Amino acid sequence: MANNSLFKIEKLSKVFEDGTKALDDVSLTINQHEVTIIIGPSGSGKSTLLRTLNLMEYPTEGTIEFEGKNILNPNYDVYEHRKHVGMVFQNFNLFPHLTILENLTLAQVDVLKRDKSEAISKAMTLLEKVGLAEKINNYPNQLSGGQQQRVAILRALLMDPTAILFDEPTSALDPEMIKEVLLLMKDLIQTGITMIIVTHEMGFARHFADKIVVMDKGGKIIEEGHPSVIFNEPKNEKTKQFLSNVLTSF
Ligand SMILES: Nc1ncnc2c1ncn2[C@@H]1O[C@H](COP(=O)(O)OP(=O)(O)OP(=O)(O)O)[C@@H](O)[C@H]1O
Repeated sequence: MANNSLFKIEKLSKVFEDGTKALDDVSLTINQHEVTIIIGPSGSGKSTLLRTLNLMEYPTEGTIEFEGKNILNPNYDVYEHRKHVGMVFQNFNLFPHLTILENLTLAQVDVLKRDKSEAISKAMTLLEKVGLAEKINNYPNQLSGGQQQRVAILRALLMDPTAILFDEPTSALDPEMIKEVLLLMKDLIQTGITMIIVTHEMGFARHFADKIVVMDKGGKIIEEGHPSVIFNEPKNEKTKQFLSNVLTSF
């Protein structure tokens, strides 16, 4: 495809009010229908970069285009943008006072203006697929972390987004829960939705990424490329060090 870029990020920097530089001159193209996985040591700016893509953070310098539009323009509709770019958080962020079904229908009805019956039917179809249909009247704290995260992923998916951002979606989970969430994410890949994922799950990154982006301290991208290159023949010394640390840490 000639031009299949979804996000075009150029020369992005972010300095927080306390002077911390979280992003330093980051340029990156994120292609449609691809899985882009951002890896790197703690504090290297991975979450900050992800959060700029749905405008939860604003960079101090640089440009971000989404579908060719400048999303940093003060007139750009952030609310509309977030309909197209969903987010899955480390701590699930389900509404604790709403049932699972209500969590899955609220935004469909309020934001997308779907009929309630259609919203319920779409939610039920997905819940059945992931084996959680019997939980519809439960509250989030009555589900395991892995179940909550799967519901959170379905909630993002039910908005029919163009892209979903995942911010360390398995980091808060016990090991046996991680697999069920990764399996659902693997299923999503088959749908062709654009996914941008910050994760420490190197096995998942190696197998399912179309592109790996490696960040390092100071908020710089030090290397990017196909996992076969990044994992087998990384060029940057710091990428080598990072991978040897994480791959031999257990
Ligand atoms: N709101 C904030 N105010 C000040 N500094 C911040 C803020 N948010 C993040 N930082 C700092 O910015 C840097 C990048 O943080 P970020 O969370 O993006 O890194 P990360 O690579 O996602 O880390 P981790 O893997 O530990 O989640 C860190 O030094 C962090 O302490």
